[in-house]
Amino acid sequence: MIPAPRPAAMTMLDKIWAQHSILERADGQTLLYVDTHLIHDGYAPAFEFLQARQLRPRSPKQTFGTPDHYVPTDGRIVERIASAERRDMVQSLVENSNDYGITLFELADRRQGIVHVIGPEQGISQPGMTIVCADSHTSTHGALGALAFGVGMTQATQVLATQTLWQRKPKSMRIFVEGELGFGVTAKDVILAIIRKIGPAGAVGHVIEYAGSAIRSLSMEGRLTVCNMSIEAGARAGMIAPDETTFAYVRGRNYAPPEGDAWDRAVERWSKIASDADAVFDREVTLDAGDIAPMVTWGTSLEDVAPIDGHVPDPDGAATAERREGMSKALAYMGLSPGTALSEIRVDRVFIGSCTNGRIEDLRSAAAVVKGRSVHPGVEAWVVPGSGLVKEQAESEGLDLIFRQAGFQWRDAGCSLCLGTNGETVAAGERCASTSNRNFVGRQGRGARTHLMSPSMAAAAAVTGRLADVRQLQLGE
Ligand SMILES: CC(C)[C@H](C(=O)O)[C@@H](O)C(=O)O
Ligand code: SF4
Repeated sequence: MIPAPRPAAMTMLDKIWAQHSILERADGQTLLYVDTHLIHDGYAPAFEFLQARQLRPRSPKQTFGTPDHYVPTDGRIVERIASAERRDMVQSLVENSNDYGITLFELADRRQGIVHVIGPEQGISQPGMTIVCADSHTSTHGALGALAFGVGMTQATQVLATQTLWQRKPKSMRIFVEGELGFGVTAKDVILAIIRKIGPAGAVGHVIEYAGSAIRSLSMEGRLTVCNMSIEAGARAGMIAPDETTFAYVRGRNYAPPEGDAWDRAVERWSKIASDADAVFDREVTLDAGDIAPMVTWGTSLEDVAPIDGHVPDPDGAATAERREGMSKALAYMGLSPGTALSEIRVDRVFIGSCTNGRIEDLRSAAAVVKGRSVHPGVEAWVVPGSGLVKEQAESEGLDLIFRQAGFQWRDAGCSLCLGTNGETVAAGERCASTSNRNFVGRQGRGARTHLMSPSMAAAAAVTGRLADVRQLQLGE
């Protein structure tokens, strides 16, 4: 007898893609079904476009909104937003959500927060889903084992109107991080080390699946940090196979399947979406976890990243003329000279927050460093929790007191200094130790100088007034 042909091994991307593919066009584009559409206060143009065509959102029940980019972090009242444009952006989200029956976590709601923090927090983002949002850091939600990616505002409008999206299937790339992370090394350092290895365009056209023992041993929140920055490696999305850590995280959340049959069936389904053991990826890369040190960026691209015990590099040592020029420009903007020890760079500001590192574990790890210490004189340090619930949780643990007593500002949830579109910025020439995900020219304000790092490293910068190796503080040196 001829044995039945074995079905071809599939990656997690293949499986989620196949489950959501409605039809394929001759040019290779697939019409994908979108399970969940997350929206934020930048959606005014999408709603205007819909209205101009007399269309309505197709599936308001699968659409969830929260204002984050334009909200102040020192007050929760929309009417009091000083700038008319920002107020209008937030109002547009409120009015359109109300008109169409879209679930909205509005500014005064304790569940409000950065869209990529509240999706997982509410249990809205689940394994096996397709999740989109007109925001590049939608890759965050892939940490739950979802296919989650950012789209442009025109595509987001199509999703609002049809709950579907035309997409070309990306290539697959698997990144293994194997072994144990060293003392003081966090998920943020893992993703910075990955980008250092593959480059900021290293994953263009690919969906990254993170795998290996070091990834498996990360908490859900650490995984969210890693997947969040997939886009900074150029990837279309990042994902991690769902496992017990994932299920334990999702279980019991507001929008998670309810306990009992529904939950059991969901876990059974979710358990099948991991890549098959013999699945073939277009590319594979491996990192040794033990080689990763706490990282900081010194320039204006994610390429410009180094271990904290390193030095500002010399552009003369660059491999290409183009890189030399890029490095020289970055150093001029950052006000740094080659050869300076990274740990000698003084900072003016510290920002702990963002969709990369604004969750409770991030605040805990920063507070553990800050405890019993004070913000260095002359440094202005902020904590901006990723959501109202993160803020509440931190307060119930007394973390707010640790931060405040040390001299930090303890603020409300929003994107804030990550990007500054809410009017909160770093002044020109000022240097900021930041837990966010982009160090681009002008990212935190015109002329602002950003150094990216983990929450515990940012805490170390706050109390020492310079970029500092957090391991020395943790060891009590
Ligand atoms: C404003 C938004 C579209 C943007 C993004 O796409 O990522 C922002 O969130 C960012 O981080 O730069
Ligand atoms: S926190 Fe920063 S990266 Fe995240 S969505 Fe807001 S602006 Fe974008």
